[in-house]
Order: sequence, then structure tokens, then C-alpha cells
Amino acid sequence: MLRIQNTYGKKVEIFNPWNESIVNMYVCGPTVYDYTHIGHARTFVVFDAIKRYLSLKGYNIVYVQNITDIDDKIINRAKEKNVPWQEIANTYAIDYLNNLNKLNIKIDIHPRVTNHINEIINFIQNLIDKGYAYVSQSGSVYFSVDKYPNYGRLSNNFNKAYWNQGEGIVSEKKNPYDFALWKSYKEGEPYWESPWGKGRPGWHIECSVMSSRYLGNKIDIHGGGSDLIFPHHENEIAQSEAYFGSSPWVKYWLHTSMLTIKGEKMSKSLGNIISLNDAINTWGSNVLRLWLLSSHYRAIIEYSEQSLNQAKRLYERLNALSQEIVKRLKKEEYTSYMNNDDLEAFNNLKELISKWHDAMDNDFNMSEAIRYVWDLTDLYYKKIQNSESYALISYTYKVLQDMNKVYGVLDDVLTLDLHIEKNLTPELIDLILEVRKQLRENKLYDLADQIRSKLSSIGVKIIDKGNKSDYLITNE
Ligand SMILES: Nc1ncnc2c1ncn2[C@@H]1O[C@H](COP(=O)(O)OP(=O)(O)OP(=O)(O)O)[C@@H](O)[C@H]1O
Ligand SMILES: [Zn+2]
Repeated sequence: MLRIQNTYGKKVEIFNPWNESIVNMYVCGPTVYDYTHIGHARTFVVFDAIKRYLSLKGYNIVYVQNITDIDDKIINRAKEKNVPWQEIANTYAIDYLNNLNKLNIKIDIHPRVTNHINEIINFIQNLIDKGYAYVSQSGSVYFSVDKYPNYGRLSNNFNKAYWNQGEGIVSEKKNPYDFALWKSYKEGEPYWESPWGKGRPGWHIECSVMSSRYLGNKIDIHGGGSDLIFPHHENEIAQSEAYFGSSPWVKYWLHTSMLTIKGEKMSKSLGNIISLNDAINTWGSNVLRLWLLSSHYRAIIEYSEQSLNQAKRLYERLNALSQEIVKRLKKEEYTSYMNNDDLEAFNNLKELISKWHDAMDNDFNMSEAIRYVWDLTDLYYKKIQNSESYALISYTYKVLQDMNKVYGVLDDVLTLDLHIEKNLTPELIDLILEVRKQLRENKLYDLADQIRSKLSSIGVKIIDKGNKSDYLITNE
């Protein structure tokens, strides 16, 4: 049974999504004004692994991660470089998407703020109509924090002096801790028309709007780095619960701790980043993934070549043994008989994968789970490598496959489909062979040969005997 530590309430809870088989996930994506860095990768790889684990457990997941493509930081960077702001946003959005791809991360929906301006305006208007927001003299719109009684519950801080929004001193606010939903136009800045005049959306509102646009009014998992708990996520909750008039809006809040370098958060604004491009060129994406999935998601990761080298060793071991297993299963040089040693190794494996699941079920305890991956490599070289047993070797393959569904680093190697016969019914193959026979009778040999080679590539070997054909299912 999966248990998750919810940042909201700081308690470990049994995972029980709103709908028993579907999980809605939203994770805050980057503001695209600089290169994607390994700090981002820490958060994005962890949530990818969480999504993959939930999928291994049988849930259907819808995963949304936004792209913030309009923001003060983008506008400032464009001014510095003297290029249009769209160029900055596009360049770094492409960098981000390419790197996700290299890291084997698949997001279902990647909404961009500038494609949702109308929805943002409607959402804000609704908050004004309900009395949760007000329009200032300049035409900016602010959320009235005092109107929302649960403010502070996520970050567990109810001291109003702490609620500094980092927006500088803005005298037009009713309270210093009110935050901007809409920012009125300033000379030389991009703008959109709105009922309150020209302007652009504030940062927090975009996530409330885009998450509900794609996931509805109830979210199962909302994630992001721990740097976003206050004020960003606190504000998202206030806006969304005010808008929907119900609580809780999000069932489980999950936050990754920061990736640090020399003890400091790696971040674009501090200028201490190692870009993902560079890191992938140096280490490869598989080593990076394994490294980032070797720590608990709530523990800080300090950048260190030593720990990356350790992940590299693990990857090389896993890769080598996977290749060996695949080769052996293809060669059919085994027997199905299990001697006592095989049986013992089989039971060790069973215990190992069950402990791995227990660790993952325990609030995705990846630092413990990775130990079982190391143990698997030890077990293989000690007790499995010299075994002749098909049952043992194919079970090792299955265990590796399940683990890899989360780690996602052996996709190129684990290419055997041990259950090919399940996907191709004999009737279907007979039908294809019949069609091929008729093609040959009509001297359409090219087409007949194409069918033969296509079938061969999916593991069905055709054996022609005169005008009759038979077939063999192989794992090649
Ligand atoms: N060093 C880090 N470690 C882990 N997660 C991070 C780190 N930096 C950013 N994130 C996470 O990555 C996502 C995108 O963050 P964002 O674009 O705000 O990055 P940033 O580098 O912190 O930028 P800025 O310096 O402008 O705040 C967020 O979910 C954020 O929490
Ligand atoms: Zn967000």
C-alpha cells in the first residue's frame, strides 16, 4: 500500500486518489529565460519516476507541466540582450523540451501561459466577482489574502509578517501580503487587453488556471521544488479554493528538496548553474537519471562528481548484465530445470523485488530502493551468471524490466518481449500466411517477401516448404 508524506499537514497518508484508477498530476515547470540546469532535472526526474511508479502499480496518469513563457525575468533578459521577449522564451523552451526528451521524460500536456491569457482573465474576473480580488488604481488586480481563511496552512506559517510576497513595496495594495493576479502595463513591456486595461498575468495565477483547464477542479498530486512552497503554492491554493469554493483542491502536495552546489541552491538567478546540456554531454542521461534517483526526494542533493561516478558504476554494471541476459535468452542455451542453488537465487530475487516495492511504497523512498538495485547486480554475479536455468534467467530479466519501468535507463538493452505469443494469436498468423500464399500463387513475390521480412522483424520466422508455409516464434 502506497503511503505519501503530504506537505499539506506534514503527515504520512495512504495514497487514495480522487478516482480509484486515474491520477491527475501537475508539476510546476520552468520560467524559460536561461538554460535548463541539473537542479531542474532533479525535480523533473523525480516526478517522472513517481509517475512511472504509479503507472507500474496500475494507475492511469495524466501529467501536466507548465511552461512560464511570460514573466519579469524573461522581459529583463530580453532587454539585456536586446532581442524580443518571445525569442528568449522560445529559445529556452526548446532547450527545456529537448533536454526532457534526452532524459527520457514524457509529459502529457505542456501548456504555455501565453496560450491561456483569456482563461486567466476569466478566472481573475470570477475572483473579483466573488470578492476575493480587487482592482487597484493602476489597473493591477490583487488577491485579498485576508479574505481566504486558510492562508498559511501549506507552509505552516500563520504569522502575517512572514507573508512577504517578494513583489517590493507596492502602496496600492490593501495589505502588503496581497499578491498580484494581473500586472498593469508598464512602458515597453508586452501586454494583453483585459477588462482592467492593458497588462499581463502574475506568476501564481497561471498554475491555478492551467491545471484546472486540463485536470479539472480536483488534483491528486501537485508537485514542485521545496522553493515553491511559499509563496507560489500557498497562493495557488488560495486562488483555486476561492475559485472552486471547495477544499481541498489538491489531495497530495509533494516537494522535492533542492539540488545544491557548494551548499547553495542551484538557480538561474544566482548564476551558479550546470546546464543540462553540459551535464548530459559529460555523464550521459542514464547516469544522470540514476544519480538523481539515488537520493530520497526530500533530501538535499549536493552536486558531487564522486556520487555521479558511483551512479556511473551502477549504470555500467546494470547495462553489462542486462546485455548478457538478453544474449543468453536469445541463444536458448539454457535448461528449464532449477537446481537447489537456482531455487535459492530465485527466492533471493523475489525477496529483493518485494523489498524494492516496499521502499517505493514508503513515500517513494528512492535512497533505499536504489540499494536493492545494487543488490540485484551482486546477486546476478554471485548466483545467477553461471546458472543454466531458463526460469531463473528470465525472472531476472522480468525483475530488471520492472525496476527499469521506474529508472528508465535500460530501454535500449531490455528489448526482448518474452510474451510475444500473447500478442499474436495463431489464427492471425495463419490468416497472414494464407494471404501470403495467395500472393505467391499470383507471382507477387515482392509483396510476399516483404511480409516475410516484416514478420521476421517482430519475431515470427516463416519457413517455406514447397507451396506450404509454417512458422516459428523466436525471441530474436
Ligand atoms: N536547484 C534546484 N533543485 C531542485 N529543484 C529545482 C531547483 N531549481 C529549480 N527547481 C525546480 O524546477 C522548477 C522550475 O523552476 P524555475 O524555473 O523557477 O527555476 P530556477 O532556476 O529556480 O529559476 P529562478 O532562479 O529564476 O528562480 C520548479 O519546480 C523548481 O522548484
Ligand atoms: Zn506553479
